[in-house]
Amino acid sequence: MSDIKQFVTDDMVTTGDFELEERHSLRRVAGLSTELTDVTEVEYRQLRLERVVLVGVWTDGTVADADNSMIELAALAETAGSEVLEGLVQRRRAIDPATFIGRGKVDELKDAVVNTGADTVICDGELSPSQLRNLEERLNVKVVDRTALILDIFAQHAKSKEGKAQVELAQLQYLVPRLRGWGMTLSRQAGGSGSGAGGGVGLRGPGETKLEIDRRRINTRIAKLRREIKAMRIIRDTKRASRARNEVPGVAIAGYTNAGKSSLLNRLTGAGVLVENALFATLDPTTRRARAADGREYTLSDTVGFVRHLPHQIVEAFRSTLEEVAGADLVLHVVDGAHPNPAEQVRAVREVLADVDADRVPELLVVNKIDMADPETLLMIKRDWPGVMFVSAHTGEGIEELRAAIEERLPRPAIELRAVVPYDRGDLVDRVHRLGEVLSTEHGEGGTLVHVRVPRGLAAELQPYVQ
Ligand SMILES: Nc1nc2c(ncn2[C@@H]2O[C@H](COP(=O)(O)OP(=O)(O)OP(=O)(O)O)[C@@H](O)[C@H]2O)c(=O)[nH]1
Ligand SMILES: [Mg+2]
Repeated sequence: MSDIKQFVTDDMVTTGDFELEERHSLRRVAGLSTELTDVTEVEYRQLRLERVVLVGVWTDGTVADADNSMIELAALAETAGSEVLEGLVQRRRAIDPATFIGRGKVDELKDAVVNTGADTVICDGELSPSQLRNLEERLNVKVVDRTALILDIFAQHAKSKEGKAQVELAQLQYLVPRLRGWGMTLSRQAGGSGSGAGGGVGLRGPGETKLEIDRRRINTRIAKLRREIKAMRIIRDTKRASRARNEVPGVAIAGYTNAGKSSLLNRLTGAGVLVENALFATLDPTTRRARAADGREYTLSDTVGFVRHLPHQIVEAFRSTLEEVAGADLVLHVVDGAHPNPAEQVRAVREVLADVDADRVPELLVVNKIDMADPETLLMIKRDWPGVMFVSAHTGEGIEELRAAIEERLPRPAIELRAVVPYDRGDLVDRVHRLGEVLSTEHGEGGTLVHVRVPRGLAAELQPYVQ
């Protein structure tokens, strides 16, 4: 069977550990050269977020919502390898079109930057190129938005060729409209060398020529990445088609980032997938084989985590990965029960699922981390979402029930038949057990008498022996 290749066995346990170790050893490499040689590879990829101040604008919702949003931004910043020094939120009716936070507040923000010695400000939102530029000019440090931060984490975590290409595509798409701002900022940070005095007006002329070149180069690169991703997608579709031909049911694990999807996959299949208390630890989908109590095979796939306002560049670039979920027979939607607002996470996940047409796949909602969840939150969940399952990937509580619930929801093989399989066709009996539902077997004179439900392909092979 050609799809076996993508199932990895026990030695993944060590790979997972190794990956974790490697990732930690890679983080926080300070003081790398900032010599800029290639806009696409260097300028953008190494954001070098080190010591940061976070800033948000609270326009609607409760205080708790505003706090959660900043806590999430801090977690994102830390995942990207930076040290969070301070977080400021401004209550305001709307975002300031020029400076994101109110113009008057920029000075206060600047004080915070100076007092803490921060080198970067991260804004909780997606800023326009001019907002970023205006803030940078007034604060004199690098200003980054939430989208760029998420893109940076993705860039650090992408492992596979496809994942890397997808991230780079997303980054470049984000970069194109901001090219001008970035160029100015970086040249200013590098001491203004090369690009005229103080940026601004001085950048016209030669600056713009370089900009045109950069833009052209980036667009060429974008086109190339699109082609590559398309080609890789064909390979993936072929694999998926072969899985569909073999009629092995597929279960996709989806959910908010850090909900415990990889932990659950490990718990359910004994696979050693990378687990980390970091956001977007998993970018490359992994598929593992599992076996139901009745011996039937199915697959479980781990996928990239979702987040509120997942940047649209990411959704676009990762569309082919996310669409895997749409091709599944069941979506295991994992929710972090220990999060202060699981409902909002569920909403954010369903939004992305709908965006990639995966909302038509039956969903099994699973609340994880019940070992550390607040009992009151759990009660509320039980009331609001009937039929939800409660588990802990850590303690193993509820896992057997979950396994049974998954197996119950697997599509049943299409064809019911009785056949006498000759004893020299042990291979066929074996496949009947793996792919079909065995209702009864009996050893008869001419062979094994089986009463089964099997997928169409297998039914055709059994045809000669049907009674
Ligand atoms: N207390 C507790 N912690 C858990 C449980 N399941 C997972 N975790 C922790 O939650 C963190 C995230 O787990 P992962 O399995 O990496 O989560 P994920 O959903 O795959 O995350 P991403 O791949 O980053 O989207 C890790 O620190 C886990 O140890 C659980 O049942 N209880
Ligand atoms: Mg994961």
